[in-house]
Amino acid sequence: MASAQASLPSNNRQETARPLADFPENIWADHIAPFTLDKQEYEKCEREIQILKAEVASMVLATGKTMTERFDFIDKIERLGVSHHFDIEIENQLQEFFNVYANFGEYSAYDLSSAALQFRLFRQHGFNISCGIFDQFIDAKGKFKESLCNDTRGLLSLYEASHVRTHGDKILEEALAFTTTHLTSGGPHLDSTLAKQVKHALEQPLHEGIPRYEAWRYISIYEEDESHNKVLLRLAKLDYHLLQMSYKEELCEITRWGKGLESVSNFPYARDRFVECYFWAVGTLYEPQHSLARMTFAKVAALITMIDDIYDAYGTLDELQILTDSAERWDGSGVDQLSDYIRASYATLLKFNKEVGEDLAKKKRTYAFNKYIEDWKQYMRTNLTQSRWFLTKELPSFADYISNGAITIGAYLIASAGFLDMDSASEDVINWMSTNPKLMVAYSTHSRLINDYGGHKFDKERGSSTALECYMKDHNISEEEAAKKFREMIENAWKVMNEECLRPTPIPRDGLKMLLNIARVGETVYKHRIDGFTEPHIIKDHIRAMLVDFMSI
Ligand SMILES: CC(C)=CCC/C(C)=C/COP(=O)(O)OP(=O)(O)O
Repeated sequence: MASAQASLPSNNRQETARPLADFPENIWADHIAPFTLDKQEYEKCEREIQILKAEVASMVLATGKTMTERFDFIDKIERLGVSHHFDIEIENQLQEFFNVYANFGEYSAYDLSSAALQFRLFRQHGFNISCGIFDQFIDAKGKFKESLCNDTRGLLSLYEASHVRTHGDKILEEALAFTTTHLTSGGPHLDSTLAKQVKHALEQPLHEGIPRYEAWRYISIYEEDESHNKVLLRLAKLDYHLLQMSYKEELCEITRWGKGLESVSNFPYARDRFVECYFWAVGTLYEPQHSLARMTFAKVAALITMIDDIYDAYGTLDELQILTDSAERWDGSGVDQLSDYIRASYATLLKFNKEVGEDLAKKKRTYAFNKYIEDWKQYMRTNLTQSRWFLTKELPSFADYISNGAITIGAYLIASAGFLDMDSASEDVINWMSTNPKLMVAYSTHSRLINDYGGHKFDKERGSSTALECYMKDHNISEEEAAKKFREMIENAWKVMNEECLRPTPIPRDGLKMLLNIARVGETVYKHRIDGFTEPHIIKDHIRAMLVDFMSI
């Protein structure tokens, strides 16, 4: 971006001082090889998957297994990333098991590892099992029994379960602290596979990780386990490989589309992050049936980036006002005085959305499109407020910043975009979103907090006010203390999200999963206190594993 000033369009050269940012380059430019899907190979792979799938389905349903064995098998299926093939079987089994719990409430037969696994799986599927399942592991003082310290598998399972906690699950706060302490100190004495699992879990709890990436990791862990089920492992590897073929094809389509956008190909002001946007889309909607929704998600994320960078790193206040006013009318009028770049970007946005609108009208989903356009307007309106703070060097209160910032982060907008092409996103789902329910508030607040947790350094270096600074000023505390507080607020948002996903829920699980997955990608991108979207080497390995390097089969 060093040459940005020199390449300003003629009507802006010299006379306009712009808040340009020195964004790092696209790191994937020369590394995404053209990919043409080999239909024969794809179909061969698909045929074998069909056979393996039938075998695994019969294993899921096989009689004569204990409850513990059944939960264990469901967990393997989910961790290996093939649960989308067995949604109905898993739902039926969990429902059946939950009825047993609800009627008999008998937990005492399980060890810690099984009890915690059952708790986590139930909660992740929305069944509100009580924390009473852990009573048998608590001593008279209300603490986890010290005798559990040597049960590493149990501790690991309890640690993973503690991440599905809600605000009411006090014992799981205790569980998180207890397991973190003992897993951290016990690590060096473990056998290598278990040690690897513990180390990874401490860095990335399963519930908050990106499902596709976690599946990639778990496939190699499972392969190392001598007792692995060969059919299940083969299915997991083949399925991962097959989905990668589709992703590679889609990624080529996204980069081709990006190169064709006039605003992008002619003006280098915004971050070139088409690969990262597609990665976010796969992290959110990996399943084959969501291909269309995934592509729309990726394209809208790229457009959000383009518009975000106009507000944050290009426009003057006068220009942004004109742009925002025009967006309120959504007709492209009144923008003649804007720079070539803003006009070209805005035209790109309008053209893209016009096509989306026409397509959705044919599908009789205009209700979803209307909400999406309203979210674009709100997105641009709130970005103007944020830019005004930045350009006038005003530091708002944290409360003002966060209520505006939960919208400027694009969480509402990207959720609306994800729902455009998702069949289960009925009019009721869109209406539910419009009431700004607790789940949407927690999800968007999470997005803003984690983004600022990661982006603080980059933003501060370019003189932008940051959420951490707002918080530090309000509470008169240090950056480290504020960062700690942010992490706490992020965990609180997770607890609300977990609670709001418990049955009965107002929208189908597909939609809930999408929102949680967006949050999961956000964790990976920002949790190292670096903005991994702006500085994408942070998420390079994730992108390689999911999109670039084929799973060997
Ligand atoms: C999934 C989504 C919404 C992807 C869009 C791209 C993205 C991460 C924008 C945030 O940029 P930023 O960190 O510059 O945001 P802000 O300027 O609002 O802090």
